[in-house]
Amino acid sequence: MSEGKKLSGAGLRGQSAGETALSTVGVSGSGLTYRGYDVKDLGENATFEEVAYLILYGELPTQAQLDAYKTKLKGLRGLPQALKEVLERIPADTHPMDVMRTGCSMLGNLEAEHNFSEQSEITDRLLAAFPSIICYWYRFSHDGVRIDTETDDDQIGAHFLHLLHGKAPSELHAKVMDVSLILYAEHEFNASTFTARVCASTLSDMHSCVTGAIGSLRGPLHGGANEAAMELIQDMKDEADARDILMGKLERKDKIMGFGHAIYRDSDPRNAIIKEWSEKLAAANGDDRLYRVSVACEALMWEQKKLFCNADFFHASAYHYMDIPTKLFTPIFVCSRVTGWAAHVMEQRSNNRIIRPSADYVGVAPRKVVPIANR
Ligand SMILES: CC(=O)SCCNC(=O)CCNC(=O)[C@H](O)C(C)(C)COP(=O)(O)OP(=O)(O)OC[C@H]1O[C@@H](n2cnc3c(N)ncnc32)[C@H](O)[C@@H]1OP(=O)(O)O
Ligand SMILES: O=C([O-])CC(=O)C(=O)O
Repeated sequence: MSEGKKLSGAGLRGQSAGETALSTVGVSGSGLTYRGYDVKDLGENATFEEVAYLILYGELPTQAQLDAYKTKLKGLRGLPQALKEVLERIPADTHPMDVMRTGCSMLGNLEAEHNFSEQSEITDRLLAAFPSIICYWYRFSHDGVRIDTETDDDQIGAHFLHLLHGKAPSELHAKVMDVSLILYAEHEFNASTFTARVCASTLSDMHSCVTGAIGSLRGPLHGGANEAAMELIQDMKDEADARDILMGKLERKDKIMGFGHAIYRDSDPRNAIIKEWSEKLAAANGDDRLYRVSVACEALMWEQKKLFCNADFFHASAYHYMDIPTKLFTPIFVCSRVTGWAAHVMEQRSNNRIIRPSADYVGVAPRKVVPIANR
């Protein structure tokens, strides 16, 4: 790994805002580790449920622990009737991240965290329920069907695809979803996680912390970039067209979504992994246009700006090849990152001081109120 970027202070860049034992970004290994394990190693040798267990409970599970954890999560996929009724009232043209936010908040009304001793139970429930929440709303609002969210799929990724498409996914699609969830699970003090920690530092409840984090993840500078990347590449006809479109955008000084990173300097280790899976999906799909234009974008951005693809860019083509509607891309990120958010909330709670930085005042000098009649 190269050394971290030299960063100026805006956006709190380069300043340590606390300690964590959960992950390192841009420090060792390929550049991303979860509790000491390289994300590449985890992507090749573990499943998302094992990684979620690692992040939330501190160690990789034994086979018996994993079996029990998966059985538990499977048993938590059903949604309360009151939540289904709320989801049914949300219009089809709502952004799905708003559905996630409302779904999380509503679950907090129905199954509130009364005491921090319930934090792990609440987390496992959210982890199991998020795919059900988004797919129940999507299928009701778009297809008019009330789906049964309690599938027997062994893994969360396959369960999501099953609910979305009404049939069990192929082995390849189930595998790619699983790897994707591993890649998105945790990332130190990113904006949404920091939101969750700030909320936790007031001793607020888990649902509030996660609801706030969803709001932060929604923006195109953070999780929303995978959707924005899809919008960028979807109409590119071929490599030459990709270059022309991007050159035009660079000349207009547009931001190119899916490129650059606040911490990584010359690559995001998650990119190589999801890129490889996107290539495999393209081959299986028989139409590699989206993969090829994505590769052309990657080359041009490096050549012109020394900017590299972050985790989001090749996720766009990968998700598209699995027939996932673009507007559901960022909610999948939530289904994974809830593990990191919750682990950070627990870590914050275990050694808490309210997060309250100072500001440099740049407003007008002290002055007197002029009575309203004289203004
Ligand atoms: C999972 C995730 O959340 S990963 C991030 C997803 N977000 C995106 O893909 C959105 C596009 N990328 C960006 O907006 C930025 O790269 C961010 C938000 C990720 C990081 O922001 P910063 O830390 O401020 O970026 P950084 O300091 O590297 O910027 C350096 C310069 O490169 C430019 N730059 C950075 N990324 C891009 C980009 N994607 N397109 C065009 N220019 C860019 C910046 O505007 C800046 O130029 P300036 O000095 O003339 O203002
Ligand atoms: O770390 C960041 O700033 C954004 C990011 O890549 C993530 O949250 O996965």
